[in-house]
Amino acid sequence: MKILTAAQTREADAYTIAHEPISSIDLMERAAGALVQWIEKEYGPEQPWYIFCGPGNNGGDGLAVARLLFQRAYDVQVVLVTEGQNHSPDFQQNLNRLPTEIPVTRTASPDDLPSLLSYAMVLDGLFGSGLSRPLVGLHAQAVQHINNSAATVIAIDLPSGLFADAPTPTDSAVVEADVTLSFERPKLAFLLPESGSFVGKWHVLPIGLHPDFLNKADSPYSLLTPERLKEVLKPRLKFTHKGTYGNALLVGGSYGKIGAITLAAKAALRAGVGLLTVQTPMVGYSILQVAVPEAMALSDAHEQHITAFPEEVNQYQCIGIGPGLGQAADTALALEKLFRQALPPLVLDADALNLLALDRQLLRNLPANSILTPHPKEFERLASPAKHDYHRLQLLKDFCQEHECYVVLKGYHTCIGTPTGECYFNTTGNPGMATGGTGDTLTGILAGLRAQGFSPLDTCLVGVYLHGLAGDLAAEQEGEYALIASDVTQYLGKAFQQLLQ
Ligand SMILES: NC(=O)C1=CN([C@@H]2O[C@H](COP(=O)(O)OP(=O)(O)OC[C@H]3O[C@@H](n4cnc5c(N)ncnc54)[C@H](O)[C@@H]3O)[C@@H](O)[C@H]2O)[C@@H](O)CC1
Ligand SMILES: [K+]
Repeated sequence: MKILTAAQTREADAYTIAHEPISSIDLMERAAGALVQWIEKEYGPEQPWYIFCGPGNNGGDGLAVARLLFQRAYDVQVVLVTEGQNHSPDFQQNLNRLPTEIPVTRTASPDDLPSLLSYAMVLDGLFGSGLSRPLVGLHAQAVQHINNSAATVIAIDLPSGLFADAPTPTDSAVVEADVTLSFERPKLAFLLPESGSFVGKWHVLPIGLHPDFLNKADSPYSLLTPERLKEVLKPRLKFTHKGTYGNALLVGGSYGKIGAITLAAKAALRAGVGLLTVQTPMVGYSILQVAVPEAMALSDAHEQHITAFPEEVNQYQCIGIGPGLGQAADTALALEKLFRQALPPLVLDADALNLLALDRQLLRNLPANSILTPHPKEFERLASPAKHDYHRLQLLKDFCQEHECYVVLKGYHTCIGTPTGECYFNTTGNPGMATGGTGDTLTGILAGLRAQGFSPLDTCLVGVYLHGLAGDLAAEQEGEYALIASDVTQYLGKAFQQLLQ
């Protein structure tokens, strides 16, 4: 699902109005209808609803919702914060249509703002995708008033004051929403940590924008949906054997960090790889044989860290390197030697990335189509420090293009960058997964899938989605606090089943 900019959303609205028998005011009515349908499903008419409206079409949506909720016997009041501003035509029409029984507060100063009880509901229709500058003055005071209350806040389209697809200036007041109901597509701002925290839980409400425009819209950003993955992940076929599903090699672990490579190994197996070999330093050999009997173990000559890769690397369909690897000088040399050979596909994580960051020549020799799985700090060591989230996205696109690689930038909405400059945002996963070891399981899953012959892009899309989904299924049982990386691996089977259904 493509993510559109605010400008593209406006074009989509205009295109729909031009190509369908629907007027702008009727499209607004459709949007309001979708909002009311969602509200009716979630909230009964018991609480008082305060509907804050700004001067544009976001406010127009708010007014239309006020009328529709009133018709359904909800207790609604409208708070207009439009002093001295021109109303958009559709706003004005909805203001004219507002039943006279609905109380309307026209805010001229902060003193006019109604007090909001803790059980009140606030619908934020101050500003939407038409926001063009920071919110200050009375608008900012209205936003602070909402934020200072304990009321439940539902934002229409996006929280007022938040820029949809550019950094929000720090001097702009922004509504802190509990829920955001976005039309047709989520905004890029929802998916990035600095802005996403204002959005609360977000839902996308389809309002029938023209599919031709949506399909043709040019955007580097997409949301990862299960529909796309169902085309890629197929049931296993009859008459296949372990040779059909690839042979993966995992290399990593060091004294005190054999657990990391063990977690990766278990996850690779649960991702369905046919055969798995794991190379650890000597200290890991017995541990691995006991902990993961399904894997074949290789021992490095060194007791505590990796100093060489196996000779015959081309017998493997993928090599995953990094979990628990450490950054010893001879490990770096081994990596450098490895990169001088023709290699099967690579998945690089953790200290393999840190070693790349320390040696720019090594990074320049990175084999094309490698998959890298950094968290933001590791990524910044590889690329350069980011000034803000949007800058980091640009760095991600540039890095993937320059090094012809796939980068899985880990986070709440993990973002997969491709050599052709696309970015795919994941929607599965939860804060319970923010603990040590879950990255190692992801490396194992990716190496396991890549060895089975999935393309690097499909490996990233399927692997990242399944990893998060397994975490979500695990959290349903264990809760987020108690969730550990092994739980993710344990629920991987259920995640596969859900995706294959
Ligand atoms: N037909 C359509 O175009 C549809 C639009 N929809 C709604 O319309 C919204 C977009 O409407 P608009 O484009 O009218 O934009 P907004 O309602 O977001 O606001 C635009 C107005 O606010 C003013 N403004 C912008 N930034 C300001 C600031 N910082 N301080 C004070 N005033 C500021 C502008 O001058 C303009 O008057 C969407 O977010 C959505 O809620 C929906 O009804 C779906 C259909
Ligand atoms: K809003």
